[in-house]
Amino acid sequence: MKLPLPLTVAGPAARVQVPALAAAAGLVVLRVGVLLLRPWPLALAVDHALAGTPGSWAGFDPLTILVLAGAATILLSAAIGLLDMAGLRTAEGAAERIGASLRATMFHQAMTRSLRWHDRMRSGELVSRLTTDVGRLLDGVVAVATSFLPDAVMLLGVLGLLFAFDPGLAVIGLTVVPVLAVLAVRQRRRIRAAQQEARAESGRLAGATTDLLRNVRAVQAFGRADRATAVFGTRNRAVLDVELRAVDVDARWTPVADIVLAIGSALVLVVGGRHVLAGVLTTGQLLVVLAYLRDLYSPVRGLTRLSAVLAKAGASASRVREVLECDEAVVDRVDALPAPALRQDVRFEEVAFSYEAAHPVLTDVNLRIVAGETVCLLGPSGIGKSTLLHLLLRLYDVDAGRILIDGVDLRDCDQRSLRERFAFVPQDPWLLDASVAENIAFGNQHATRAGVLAAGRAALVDEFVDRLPFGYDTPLGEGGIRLSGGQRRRVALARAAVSEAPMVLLDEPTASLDPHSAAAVVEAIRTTTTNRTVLLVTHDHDLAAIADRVVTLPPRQTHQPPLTAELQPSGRR
Ligand SMILES: Nc1ncnc2c1ncn2[C@@H]1O[C@H](COP(=O)(O)OP(=O)(O)OP(=O)(O)O)[C@@H](O)[C@H]1O
Repeated sequence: MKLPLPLTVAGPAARVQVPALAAAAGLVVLRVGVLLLRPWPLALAVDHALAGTPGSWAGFDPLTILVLAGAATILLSAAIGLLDMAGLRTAEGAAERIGASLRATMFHQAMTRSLRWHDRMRSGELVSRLTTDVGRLLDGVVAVATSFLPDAVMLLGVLGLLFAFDPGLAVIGLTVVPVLAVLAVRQRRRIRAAQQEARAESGRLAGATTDLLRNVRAVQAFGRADRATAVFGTRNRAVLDVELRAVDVDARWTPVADIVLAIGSALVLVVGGRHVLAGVLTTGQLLVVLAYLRDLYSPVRGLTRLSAVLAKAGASASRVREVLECDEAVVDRVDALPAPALRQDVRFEEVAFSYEAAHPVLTDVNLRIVAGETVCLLGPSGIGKSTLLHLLLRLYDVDAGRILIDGVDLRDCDQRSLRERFAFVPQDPWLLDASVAENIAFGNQHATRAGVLAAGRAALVDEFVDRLPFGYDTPLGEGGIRLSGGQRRRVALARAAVSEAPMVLLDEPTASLDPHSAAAVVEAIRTTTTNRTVLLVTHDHDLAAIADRVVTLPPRQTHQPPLTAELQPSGRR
């Protein structure tokens, strides 16, 4: 049998929670058993205390029977309520644990997917899948645990009792069930389609919102708050429209189900009433049949509602599955070896790469950097300088050619050890919402406090850190917002300084800095890169002067020529 999609997707995370889910289902089944006893006190009161033959039940007088029936009603209702609470609490608790485990797996998956995938998937969209979609998927898991089995048991129990009690009335009451089943299947398809559309639109809203919030400074600086609000408004309205349509599809179902079920009850009332008038059935027995019928319809309605919840959860489950099953990652070979220590050289051989198939960025790139050498890459904007650094870090795999470190292809190296060979200072310093010290320590997982402070000194972080309220322990805010551009760069350089990597990759470390800050950063680079191999991307000729060799990437022609042009070496710093 094919499991519903939400269960398939939650499956691996749900495995350890199976006992808890089974316990929840058991509690709810028990509740169903008690529920089946509920009509009997009423029948007892009607048939033995109010009408017919008072005092005929176990020798009790009518008042005692009424009190006993009342007490039984209270006890049964209390037991139903308590079992309900225990079942729901167990199921919801298990679902929350499944949710936490699913989110953790999805997050790890996202952290290890290739950047090509991240280039397509907006971060807001991913957050929406991690939070809202996981939540909706869990609604489906809870509904199956607390609804499917109990409703099925209840349905079979009530059916058995009804047939034992009055087969004729049972058949009449059941005629509406197939009609309802056909309608429910049609409804399920509609709900699923509406929910898929709604979830996709919500994901787009989350993506646009994250983008706008992240760029709030640009929005305000350009006086574009109205435009940003309008962009948000368009997306927001689109979500509202599809959500309203989805609500409409869902809500329209309730009266349809109620009317079909009421027709069943009305038929039984008319036919059963005639049986009572003819003296074939007592009034109490007719009430029991009607109560059972209501109890029969409750699981029928429950199962059709479950189908709707599963349809909603299914729309979210496919979005969660897309993340969980994505295999777009830069993967290690089974026989991958630790990356060499970089004692000889790094070589790019006939390297070709493109982010998008039709737009080659690099073709036939050849470059050799000897260990201990500082090489500066110059070239027009957009020519592919940063891309070369990304390829060296193996953030992307080359499309053709190869990159070698001490003669070993990067693709034969284990990624973790490979990345330990490089200290990367990106164009945008990528600071975390953490303290200065924690941001520096990010560069080396074994960094000690003393090592962090020494790196801060080398990268001239000391020059400004004393002015921060808690020195090295000052939180920097999202993206390091509490620091100036030059200060952020120096923290990023301190990361490279604390790292023990033999090669430093610097991507425009002095871009957009004033002459004083740029000079400070150049000084910090000199100190932090001593005795290391350096590949430096810059447009800054002062910074280029510290290199042993400058390599210029020529402007791209229709067919890009190989990267071989090398300018005259400048003096060693
Ligand atoms: N993630 C990406 N997806 C698609 N195209 C990209 C991506 N990153 C860069 N590109 C494209 O690749 C080309 C090379 O970009 P890259 O950042 O390597 O240039 P660069 O030489 O470092 O430029 P700059 O000097 O302006 O920093 C550019 O044309 C850019 O549009």
